[in-house]
Amino acid sequence: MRFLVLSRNATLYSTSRLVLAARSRGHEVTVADPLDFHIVVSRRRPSMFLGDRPVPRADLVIPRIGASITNYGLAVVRQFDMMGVPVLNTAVAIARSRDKLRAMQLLTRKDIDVPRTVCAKTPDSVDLALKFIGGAPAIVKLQQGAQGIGTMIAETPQAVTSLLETLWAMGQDIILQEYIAESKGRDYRAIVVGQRVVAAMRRQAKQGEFRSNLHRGGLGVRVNLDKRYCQAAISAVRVMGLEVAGVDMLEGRDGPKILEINSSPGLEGIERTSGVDVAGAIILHAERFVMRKSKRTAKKDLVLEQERRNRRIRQPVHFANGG
Ligand SMILES: Nc1ncnc2c1ncn2[C@@H]1O[C@H](COP(=O)(O)OP(=O)(O)OP(=O)(O)O)[C@@H](O)[C@H]1O
Repeated sequence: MRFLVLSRNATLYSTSRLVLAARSRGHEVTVADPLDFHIVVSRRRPSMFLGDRPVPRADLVIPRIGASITNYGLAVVRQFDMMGVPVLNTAVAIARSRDKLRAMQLLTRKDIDVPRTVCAKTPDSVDLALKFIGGAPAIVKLQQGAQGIGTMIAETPQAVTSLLETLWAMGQDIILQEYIAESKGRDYRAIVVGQRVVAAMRRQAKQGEFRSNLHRGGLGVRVNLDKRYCQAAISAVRVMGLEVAGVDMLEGRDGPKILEINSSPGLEGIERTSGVDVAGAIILHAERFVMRKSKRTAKKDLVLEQERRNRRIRQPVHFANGG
C-alpha cells in the first residue's frame, strides 16, 4: 500500500516510527509537510499540488497535524477527503477533539465523565463560575494550551479572579475547571487504535507540581489499565469520530474523568514506557482501514452499476417500424 504521512518534520520520533513501521511491512511511505501543499478549490474538481507537482498517489493519508498549524493542516486533510483519498483521522474529527470546550460538550452529551468545567467571558461571573465547580483551588486553562503550558492552578478565589482578569485582558479564551485533588498529580494516557486500547501509561507529576505531562518533568509508568478506564477511553474516541488517538484521564473518586483527546499523540513517551510498538499497531490498523474502505467502495460501485442496468431494462423499447 502507499501511505502519505502529513507531518511538519520527517525526523520527529513519531513520524519516523510510523515510516519505519510501514516500510517494515512492505508499504511505500511518503512524508509531506502540510504547509507545502497548494489547495486548488474548484467546483467538482478539488485538487492539490505539492510544490509544483501533483500530490503523490496514496491509498491512505495519515495526518499528524500539530496545534500550531491546525487551520491549514485541517484544510489539507479535508481536501484529500474531498478528492476521494481516505484519511485515517478526518478533519472534522480532529477539529472536534482539538477544541477543548466542544470536546467536553460532546462527551458529556454521551454521559462520559469530565471534570466540572465552566466557560465564561465576563469578570462579573467569576463568583458564580467558582461556585459551580466547587470553589478554589481551581484549574484555569487556556483553550489553546499544549504540553501542560497554559494549565494553571489557582489556590484561592482571589487568585482565580486576578488570573482570569489578566487572561481576559490579554484576549485569551479560557476555561475554569474543578481541581481533581484525589488524582494527586497523576493521570493516565491510553492510546486507542481502531476501538482498542493498544498501550497505556500512568504519568506522575514531579514533586511540587500538579501537571503530570512528561514535558513538565512527569514520570511515565507502565500500567495495565483498568477495564473502566479502557472503556471510557474507547467511548471518548468514538464520540470524537477518531480512528487513532491518545486519551488523557484523571482518576476521580467515581472513576475516570476524561481530560483530553489528542488526535496526533506523541509516540515516544508511550512506546518507551509501555514497551509496545504503537507505530506498528497504527500501521496494522491503517491496512485494515484501507481494505475496509476499498471493499465498501467496490460494493457501492456494484450497486450503482446494478441500478444503471435496471434503469436500462426498464426503459421502453421503440421499434423502428412502429410495431
Ligand atoms: N482538572 C484537573 N484536576 C487536576 N489535575 C489536572 C486537571 N486538569 C489538568 N490537570 C493536570 O495538568 C496536566 C495538564 O493538563 P492538560 O492535559 O489539560 O494540559 P494540556 O496543555 O492540554 O496538555 P497536553 O499536552 O496533554 O495536551 C494534566 O496532565 C494533569 O496532570
